[in-house]
Amino acid sequence: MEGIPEVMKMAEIIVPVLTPFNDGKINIELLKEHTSSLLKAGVDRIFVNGTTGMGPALSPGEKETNLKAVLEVTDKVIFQVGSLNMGEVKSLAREGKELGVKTIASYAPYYFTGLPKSLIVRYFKEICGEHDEVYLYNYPSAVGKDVDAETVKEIGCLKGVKDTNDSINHSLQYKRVNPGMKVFNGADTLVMTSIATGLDGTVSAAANFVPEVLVEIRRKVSEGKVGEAMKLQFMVDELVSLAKGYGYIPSIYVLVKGIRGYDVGNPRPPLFPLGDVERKELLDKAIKIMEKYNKNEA
Ligand SMILES: O=C(O)C(=O)C[C@@H](O)[C@H](O)COP(=O)(O)O
Repeated sequence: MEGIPEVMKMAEIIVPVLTPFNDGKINIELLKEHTSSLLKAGVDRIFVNGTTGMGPALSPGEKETNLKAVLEVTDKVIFQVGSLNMGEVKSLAREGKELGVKTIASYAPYYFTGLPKSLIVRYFKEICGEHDEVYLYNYPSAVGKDVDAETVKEIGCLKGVKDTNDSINHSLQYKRVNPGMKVFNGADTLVMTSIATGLDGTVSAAANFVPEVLVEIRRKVSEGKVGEAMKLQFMVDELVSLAKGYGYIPSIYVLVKGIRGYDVGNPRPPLFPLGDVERKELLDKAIKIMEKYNKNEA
């Protein structure tokens, strides 16, 4: 196995890219501009139609629209295809293959509780039948079920997992039980820890608004400058905690415009955009947090 610094240097920063809407319709140009900006900032791959991208609220056509827009900018894409319609899931998986997408992903069937493990196993095996590189997007608190390391072993065909989990140990179990599998953690608060523990990287919504900071965390960790990496992580933690107070996904649109300086449209109801007063309040507080850390006052 490569030396620890090498493993950390290779850790990927993957962004679950937001979906820019104007008047309820996807603004393709804004999505392309945002994608391009994040790649320039050092993000390694774009996770399309994730949670932050409002994936569960998108039609199959809109999921395709997002994919095609991002493919105009880069092929470094993970195409999330999950939905509660197996036919649509398989059709999107085939579409991804036809468009040359290297990796697709899916969350488990959500909302329906009490599903036997055999049904979850079958769901992912059916997707694997349509594409040769399928990742699990494991998000127990949103999906209502945990597709754990042993279940992934039983599924047998998954090549990676994005585990949105506050427990880094939960993510590490995928590595223990399924050697060779790519494992990423999806919690914004575990960017540094994910890289430092030898996971394959992070999938962080915060990469939409502070991509350079996440790239810097990776650099500091790989150079052994843990204290400096920790400070940057704490700044991200405070920004994320602040944003969650206003509604995380709608706040991300405001933070991208306020911090990165370009428009990314709005979220689509029922994720209602922030009002003018909230937008100003959020941005004022976010700038103060960043200034505090940049002046080393933290
Ligand atoms: O948006 C996506 O697809 C992600 O990976 C990140 C996502 O798992 C989400 O930001 C996690 O938020 P919480 O930790 O559940 O607040």
